[in-house]
This record gives sequence, C-alpha cells and structure tokens, in this order.
Amino acid sequence: MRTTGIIMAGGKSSRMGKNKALLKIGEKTVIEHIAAELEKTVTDLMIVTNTIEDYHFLNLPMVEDEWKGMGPLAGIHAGLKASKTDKNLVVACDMPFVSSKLGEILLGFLDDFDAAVPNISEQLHPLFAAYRKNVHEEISHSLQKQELRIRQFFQKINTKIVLEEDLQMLHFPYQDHHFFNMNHPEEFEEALKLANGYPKESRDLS
Ligand SMILES: Nc1nc2c(ncn2[C@@H]2O[C@H](COP(=O)(O)OP(=O)(O)OP(=O)(O)O)[C@@H](O)[C@H]2O)c(=O)[nH]1
Repeated sequence: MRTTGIIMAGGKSSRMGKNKALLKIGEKTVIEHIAAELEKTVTDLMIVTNTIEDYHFLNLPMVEDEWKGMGPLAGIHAGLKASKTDKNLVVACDMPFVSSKLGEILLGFLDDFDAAVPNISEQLHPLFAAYRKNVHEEISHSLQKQELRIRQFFQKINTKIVLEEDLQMLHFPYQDHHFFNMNHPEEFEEALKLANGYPKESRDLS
C-alpha cells in the first residue's frame, strides 16, 4: 500500500535565525536526512513550504499552505489535501533524528484511527504523527473558525494517543532523540553532538 511522508517546512525559523531545514549535519541538510530516513518506510514524499525556491534541490513534490500564516495545522491541511494516499506521516523539518520504524508503527494505527500521535514524557508530538488524508476536511473547518491549536483539534477526530507503554508492547525501543526538535541555535549544537555520538550502525549521518 502506498503511503506519503509529508515534511513540514513552512515555518519562519525565527528562533533559529536561519532556515532550520537547511542546516547541515555532516554533508547533508537536516531535511535531506529526514527525507532519507522516511524513504525507508513511505512510498511517496512531499514538502509543505511557503518558500518553494529553497527546496528545488530536493527534487520532491512541493505544496504551499492554502491558509497562510496560520501555523502548523495549516501545513498539515495543505499536505493532506495534496496527498495521493490515504495514510500519511507528517514530520517537522526540525526533527533530524526521526525514526522510520516508529513512523511505520504510527501508520499502522491508521487502520483503526484517523490519526496516531505519540505522547512521550507527557509531551504530545503532532508534528511526528500519522494522519488519514480525509482529516484535511475537518482541519479546514477548524481553520475557518480560527481554531489553530492542534491539541484541541485531536478531540474532533478519532485519535490514537500513542503512549510509552504502547511502544513498549510493540517492542519498539524508542529514544528521546527520536522526538528531538531544534528551535534555537543551542539545540542545533546539541543535534551536532548527538549525531556525532551515534553508533555508525544505528544511523549513518555522514
Ligand atoms: N506549512 C507550514 N509549516 C509550518 C508553519 N509554521 C510552522 N511550520 C512547521 O512546523 C514545524 C514546527 O515549527 P515551529 O518551530 O513551531 O515554528 P517555526 O516558524 O518553524 O519557528 P519559529 O519562528 O522559531 O517559531 C516546522 O517544521 C515548521 O516548518 C506554517 O505556517 N505552515
């Protein structure tokens, strides 16, 4: 079955001071690392961005927000609406260590749910989560009403909150860095250290 990885790159990166997706870890940009990891599990990839000119080098389909300036929920909306597949994995462009295996688990929950969102260490991760395509219709209702909070949105659809114990039951050895995201320059420095500390066999970030 075909599935789509939707990489969200429509933010402003104001805290980082430069485009987070294009920071380099080793030879490749963060967004290239994410795309390469997702390709292990999805059949299609797409970038949601409002600066299309920045991402031509990736040679991937791109789509712009229909609802501009309304934040990540609008990005998810644009990606799902443009997607050609029922099952989709949304990933923020500032999460360099996402796991395709975990993504596969999240996509699996879509057999029974509209969305599957990890809640790890009491933190919800809507930007590393799985969504069925038709959820975009409900998102547009929320956007019309200026309801931009993703947390609130999950109450409107059939959402599986994926807890630590769910992942343990599925024998997935999740780690904190799978959910690591970079907002400030210090976090990018931390990402560089994390990347260097990785055992070669677990992830090749050269
Ligand atoms: N498509 C789209 N993606 C967005 C939008 N706002 C944020 N994102 C993405 O959502 C993820 C998390 O974004 P944030 O770090 O909260 O916001 P940001 O605008 O990128 O960064 P700051 O300006 O520092 O808040 C990143 O992948 C962003 O690219 C938006 O309006 N549209």
